[in-house]
Formats: sequence, C-alpha cells, structure tokens
Amino acid sequence: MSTALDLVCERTALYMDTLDWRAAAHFNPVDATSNPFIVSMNLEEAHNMVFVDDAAKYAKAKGGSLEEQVTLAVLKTMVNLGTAAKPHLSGRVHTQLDARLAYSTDAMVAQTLQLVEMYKEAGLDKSQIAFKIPTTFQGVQACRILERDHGVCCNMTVLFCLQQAALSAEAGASYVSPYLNLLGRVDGDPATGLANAQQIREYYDAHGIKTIVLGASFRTAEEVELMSQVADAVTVSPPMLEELKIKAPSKLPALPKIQVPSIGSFLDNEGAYQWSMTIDERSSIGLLEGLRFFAAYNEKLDVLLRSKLQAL
Ligand SMILES: O=C(CO)[C@@H](O)[C@H](O)[C@H](O)[C@H](O)COP(=O)(O)O
Repeated sequence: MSTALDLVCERTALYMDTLDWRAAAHFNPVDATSNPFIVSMNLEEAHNMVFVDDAAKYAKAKGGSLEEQVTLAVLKTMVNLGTAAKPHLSGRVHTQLDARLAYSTDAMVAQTLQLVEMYKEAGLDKSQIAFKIPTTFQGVQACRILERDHGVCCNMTVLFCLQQAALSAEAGASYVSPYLNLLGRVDGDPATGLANAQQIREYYDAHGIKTIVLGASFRTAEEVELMSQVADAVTVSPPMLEELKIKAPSKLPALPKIQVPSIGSFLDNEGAYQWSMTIDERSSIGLLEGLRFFAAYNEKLDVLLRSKLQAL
C-alpha cells in the first residue's frame, strides 16, 4: 500500500530541509535547503563538528581582523556542510545569505559571489548550488543581478504572498519558496499559506512563468501533503519525512476555486511594491519576523565560530 510519502513524491519533487549529509544519504532527495536555524541544528550533531573546526582553521589562515575571520568561518561552515551533502543529492545545495544583509543589494550580491567562489574551491560548480535570498525589494534586485549577470540560481525565501512571487519571477528567480506558516510561531495560519501558494501556482501557470514553486515551512505531515498539490517541489525536515514514510495518505479536500489578481510590474517601482506589502498584514509581519528569526541564528553562528577562532 502506498504511504503518504509515496503520493507526495508522485505529485511533486522532494527536497530536504537540512544540510546534514547523513540525512541526505538516507533519503537521497533532489535538493537540500538550509537556513541559519537549520545550520545551527545540524551543528548540534557531533559528526558535523569537523566542518566547524575546518572552517575556523580556514578563516584563521586567511588572516584579517577577528570579525572578518568570524564572517568567513561562518560562510565556510555552510560551504563545508553543503559540499558534504551534495554527493547524496541529484540536484542542488541551497545556502541562505546572512539575514542581516536583507536591505543591501550590493552586500547580498557580494556575499553570494564569495560563496560561489568558496564552493568552486571545494569542487562544486554553479549548476550544483543555489542561494536563498530574502524577498525584500533589495533582495529581489540582488537576484536580478545574480541571475542575469552571473548565471547564479536564486531561491527567493521568507516569501508569503503573490506580490513577492510575481516580483521574484520578474527578476528571473529560479525558485520561490512560499511559506505555509509564519516562522517561529505555533499559531500559524496554514489555510492562508496554502491559498497564497495556490495563487502563485495559478498566476505562474497563467503567465507561462517557469520559476520553481518550492513549498516550505510545515508544522505537520498533512501540510506537506496539501502543499504537494500546488508546488513543483516541497522541502521537508528529516523527522517529518520519517513521519510521512509510515503515514497513510490523507484524503485531501479538493482545492477551492480562487481569484488570481492581476499584478503590475514592480521591478523598477519600489514604492508600489513596498506599499503592496504594507497593506498585506500577514506578509509584512511574516517578512519582518522571519528576518529577525534568521538573524538571531546568524548571530548564534557568529558566537560559535568566534569562540572556535579564539581557541586556535
Ligand atoms: O525556504 C526554504 C527553502 O527554500 C526553507 O529552508 C525554509 O527556510 C524553511 O522551511 C523554514 O524556514 C522552516 O520554517 P519553520 O518550519 O521552522 O517555520
């Protein structure tokens, strides 16, 4: 008899929300996605500490001030995790930029290009990697530059609504990651998250947009099943995959008919875009809370690598 996981995999591509190579070796997903919270969790596994130690030594050898070494060591830790996971994936490793850069296009482009070089040094080329960029107006401009001028695949994240997805597609994003829930909250509103993802799906189909819709942020296994009806791919944590593997498939309600509004061009109209976000309460709260949530884990990674560097 088919399990819930079998049916999810029939409907959509399966990605994993982890950079842990052991979990990747167990499930062999297409892509592996990450964020600073996920990286922090991965580093609680003893077998991944080797990547931190190597990163600290790497940054120390490059020299510079302690804070420059900390920044480099955090990036190298993510590159080490991603490089170890890649042999177990048929697709790409996704690395998320530092959330604290979310309002600086130049800094996001520079950090992405630095990561591309570090992956290259570790043996992975551009066809094997992607970068998660927060869907602020500045983040989308960074995506536009990276996709158009550097052939780097971007995955627009911390994304809650059609406006963000339409703007990302205009900028040529390879992926958008609509979140089903709000980050760090248990009182999410998955029905609204699903309706937003469905709107994005229908809008992309109606406009012939090829950007991959990658569903993210699930609290229950059933939410993954629901999202697999509308997304090209879903990214799922290892414990939830274990749950889906033994779960009987849910009877999914038929998707409701929804209205897909027309969206004007935002790419060169920051004012109109920012206003459309301001009047969308759930998305503007989701974006700000998401950035704060990720930045707290960026800081935690800094603290870990600073202490490793100081001990060398
Ligand atoms: O956006 C992507 C994939 O592109 C995910 O890695 C995304 O960051 C994560 O699914 C979420 O942050 C996880 O959120 P939550 O389930 O902890 O609320």
